[in-house]
Amino acid sequence: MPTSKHIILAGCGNMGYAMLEAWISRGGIPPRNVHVVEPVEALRSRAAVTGANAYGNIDEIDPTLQPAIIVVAVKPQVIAAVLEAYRRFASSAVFVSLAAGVSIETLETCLGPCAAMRAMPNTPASIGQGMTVTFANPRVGTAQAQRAGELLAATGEVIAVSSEHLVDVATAISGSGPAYLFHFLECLASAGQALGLDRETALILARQTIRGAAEMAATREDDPEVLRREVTSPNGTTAAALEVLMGQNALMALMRDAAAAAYKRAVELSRAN
Ligand SMILES: NC(=O)C1=CN([C@@H]2O[C@H](COP(=O)(O)OP(=O)(O)OC[C@H]3O[C@@H](n4cnc5c(N)ncnc54)[C@H](O)[C@@H]3O)[C@@H](O)[C@H]2O)C=CC1
Ligand SMILES: O=C(O)[C@@H]1CCC=N1
Repeated sequence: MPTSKHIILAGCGNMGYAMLEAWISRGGIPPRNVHVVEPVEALRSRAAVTGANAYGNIDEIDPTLQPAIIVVAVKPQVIAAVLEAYRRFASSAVFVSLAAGVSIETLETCLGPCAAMRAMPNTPASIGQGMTVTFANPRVGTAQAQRAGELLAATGEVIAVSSEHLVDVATAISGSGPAYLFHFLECLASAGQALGLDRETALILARQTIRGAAEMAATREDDPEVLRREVTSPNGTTAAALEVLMGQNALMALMRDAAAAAYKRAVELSRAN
């Protein structure tokens, strides 16, 4: 039997659509091989614009379709109810769940014994700059892992971890991380406004600063501390600001508390779902 090239994407909200965009625009995945299931009509139409097949319900898909990969991008709170209708694919497809805090054990409880992977992506996936962390159960075969890995690689970097709880840690760092950066952008722009810039100019300055600094951090191999020191003249302006941010480890402590709260929530979700 030829290997199926078909992919089902269950859920095409923020994260599902980010993945879909990357697969089609950067991953060389023919849209006709992607089958999106999304109950919200507006989101379904958005998905259909990419050329992918779009359905409101899994039962609308050709019953003879044998997908190789099923990417599950629905909220953790509904995943158990949603997966009920996907049990029929459990013996042949590999399931890749993006749901925060939903364990492999829960996926297997919903689907029965199956090849199951957790993947924790982030929204920069939509522009091919994502970070995805994966963990697979032993039923995922080498070829399945490779195909799923290729699919995820279309969205950016992919790292496999050897212990499942590290997916929850990754959720708190890279999964939620873009929101931390967007909030930092809001804060920096707001500080500019407080000092007299108009909002538009403050946002331009903050956005391009974050973009340039992120690009430098990504392209130079130096430790971030080296990059920070290059900006910091002795007794200068940066030193004055860093005394506020780094005094008593202020930002470090805040960031650790924030990430710990996200991790705790992932663990709570894993107990609730
Ligand atoms: N948004 C993010 O940055 C990230 C989200 N995730 C995970 O991705 C998953 C989706 O999150 P978002 O995209 O943010 O949520 P979302 O609410 O934007 O998307 C979920 C989509 O699932 C759809 N849906 C509901 N029932 C369905 C069904 N029976 N069949 C197919 N689709 C159905 C909803 O209509 C909705 O469009 C969550 O489990 C989340 O933990 C993971 C990493 C990052
Ligand atoms: O906020 C959430 O629960 C999801 C998981 C990581 C990013 N968004």
